[in-house]
Amino acid sequence: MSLKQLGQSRQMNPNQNTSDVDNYTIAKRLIRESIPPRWKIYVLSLILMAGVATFTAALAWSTKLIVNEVFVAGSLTKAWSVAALVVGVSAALSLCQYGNDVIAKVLNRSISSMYQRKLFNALIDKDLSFFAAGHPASTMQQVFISGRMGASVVVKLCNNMLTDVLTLIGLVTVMVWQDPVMSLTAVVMFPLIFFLITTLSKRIKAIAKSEATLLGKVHSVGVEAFQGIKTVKSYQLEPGTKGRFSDAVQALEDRILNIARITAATMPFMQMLGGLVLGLYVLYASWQTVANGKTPGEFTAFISAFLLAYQPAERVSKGLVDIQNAIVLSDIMFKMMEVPVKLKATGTTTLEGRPASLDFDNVSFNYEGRIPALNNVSFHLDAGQNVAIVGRSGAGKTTLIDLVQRFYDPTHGAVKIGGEDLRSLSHDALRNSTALISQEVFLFEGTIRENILDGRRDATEEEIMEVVREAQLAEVIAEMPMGLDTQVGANGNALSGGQKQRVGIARALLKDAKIIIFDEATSALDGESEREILGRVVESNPDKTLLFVSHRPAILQWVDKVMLMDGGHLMAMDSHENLMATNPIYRSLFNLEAEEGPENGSEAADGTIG
Ligand SMILES: Nc1ncnc2c1ncn2[C@@H]1O[C@H](COP(=O)(O)OP(=O)(O)OP(=O)(O)O)[C@@H](O)[C@H]1O
Repeated sequence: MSLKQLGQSRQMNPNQNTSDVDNYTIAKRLIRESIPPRWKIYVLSLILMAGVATFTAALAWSTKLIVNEVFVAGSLTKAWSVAALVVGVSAALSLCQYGNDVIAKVLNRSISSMYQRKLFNALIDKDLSFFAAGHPASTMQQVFISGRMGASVVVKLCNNMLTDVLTLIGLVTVMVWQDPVMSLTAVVMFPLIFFLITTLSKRIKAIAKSEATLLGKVHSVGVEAFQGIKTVKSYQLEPGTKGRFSDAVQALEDRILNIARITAATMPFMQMLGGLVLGLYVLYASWQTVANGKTPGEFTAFISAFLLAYQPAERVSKGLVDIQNAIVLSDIMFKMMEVPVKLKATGTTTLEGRPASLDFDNVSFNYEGRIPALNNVSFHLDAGQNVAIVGRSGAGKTTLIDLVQRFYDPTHGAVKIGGEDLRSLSHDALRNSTALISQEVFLFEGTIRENILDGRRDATEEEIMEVVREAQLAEVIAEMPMGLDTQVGANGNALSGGQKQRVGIARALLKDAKIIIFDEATSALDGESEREILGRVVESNPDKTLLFVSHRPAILQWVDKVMLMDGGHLMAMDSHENLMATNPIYRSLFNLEAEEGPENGSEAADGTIG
C-alpha cells in the first residue's frame, strides 16, 4: 500500500462504515506499548490518582461535619478540629492533583515522542514506492500528529479519565452512604449517558479520518508554495496559491468545527441531567426531613458529593467522545507503520573480492498500474567500463538506474552486480555497491565535512582531502571562512548549484562503491570544471563502472559506450561513432539536439544528446 492509497482510505465520507477501527484493540495496543516501559512513574501516578479520589470524597463527606457539628450543634471546639480537617484534606487534595497533573504531562510527552520516533523510523525503512505519491510535508504532519494522538489516548484513558472514574467511585460511595435510595436515581442517568456517548462517538469516528487528510493538505499546499517560491513569483502564481491555501484551511476549519459541535453536545446534555436529579432531590429531601427526621448534614454531604461528581462525570463522558478522534489517528499511525516493506535486503551475500560488473538479464519493470517503463532489457558491462545512458524524455533512463540501486525490484528478470543478483545481497553489500550523484544534490543541514562524511563515516582526514581534490572542491573551501567546517544551510542553500554538485561528487567518491551513477551530476558546472572533474574521476577509478545519464555531449569523451533507450527498450549499445553511423533514432536524437543547440549557448557546436 502506498502513501497515496493510505491517504485515500482516510478520505472517508461521514456516512461510511467505520468498523475498520476497533477502539478496544487500538486502545489496548497503545496502552500495552506505552505503560509497561514507564511502570515506575505510572505506579506513582496511580497512588496520586487514588489520593485525588479519596481526598475529594473526604471533602464531600466533611460538609456533613461542618453542618451537623458546627452549625447545628454550635460547638466551637468541634469547629477548630473540623476546620483543621477541611484545610488538611484540601491541602492533600491539591498536592495530589498537582503531582498527578505533572505526571500526566510527563507521560504525554514521553509517549508522544516514542510514537513519533517509531513512526518516523518505520517510514524511513519503507520502499521508495510508498513515498511516490505523498507530499513530504503531509507525511511529516502525520508523524507529528499521530504521535501526539497515540499519547493522548493513553494519558486520557490511563490517567485523566481514570482519575475521574476513581473520584466518581469515591463520591458515589459518600452518596450511597448518606442516602442509598436517592443515589439510585442517579443510576437512571447511566443508560442515557451511554446512549449519548455511543451516538456521538460514531459520528466523530466517521469524520475524524478526513480531518487527518485535510491537515496534511494544508501543510503540503503551504510547504509546496514556500519550496517553489521562485516559481510562484516568476509566474505570478500568488493569487492561485493564496486561494488554494485558503480553501485547504477552510475545509479543515469546517471539519474541526464539525467535530467541536459534536463533542460540545455532551455538556448541555449532562447539565440537563444534573439539574433534573438536583430538582428531584430537593423534593425528596424536604419530604425525608419532615417524615423521617434526616439531619441537614446528611443532605449537605449528599448534595456536595453529587455536585462534586458532576465535573468528573462530565469530563469522562466528554473524554469518551473526544478520544474517538485520537483513536482513529492512532489507527492510521499503526497502519502506516505496518505497510509491508517488499524490498528488504535479507540476503547474506557480500560483494567482497567481486568485480564491479553490471548485468541486466531480461529485465522488465512497470510502476503500479502503468505500462512497462522497462521492456526486456539485457546488457553486460565489465568492471571499469564507462557508459552514457541516453534517450528521449520518459525513455526509462531513471528507472534503469533506480533498478541498479534496487530502489525497485524488476517485475521480470534480474539485475546483478559482480555476478550476484541484487536480491541476494546483504543490506550493507547492497547499499555500498552503488553511489549516486544526482542533478538535485541533496545536502543535509550541517557542515561541508559532515556532508562528505555521509559517504563513509569512518574515512580518515587524508581520504576526505583526496576526494575534495578530486571533486575540485579545494579552491571552493579555501574561500570559505570555516573551510570544510562551513555550514551548508538547509538543503545546502548556502552553496551555489555547482558547489553543491562538487560536495555531492566528493561524498559519492568517498563511499568507494563499485558502481558510480552520475545522473546529470555536472549540469551546474561550467565546461572547464566539468572536464577537469570527470577527467580526474575517470582516471582515478579504473576498476569501477561509471554510468552517466546526461544530456551533455562533453560526457562522450569519457565513455566507452552509449546505451540508447527508447520507450523502455534498450535500442542499442555501441560507441558514439557507430551509433551515429548506424542508428537513425540516435542520429535524429543527436542531430535534433544539435540543431536546437545554437540558441542554447556555447554547447551548440558539440550538440546535446537527449
Ligand atoms: N514513480 C513513478 N510512478 C509511475 N510512473 C513513473 C514513475 N516514474 C516514472 N514513471 C514512468 O515511467 C516511464 C519512464 O520514466 P523515467 O523517469 O525512467 O524516464 P527518463 O528516461 O528518466 O525520463 P527523463 O529524461 O525525462 O527524466 C515514464 O513513462 C514515466 O512516466
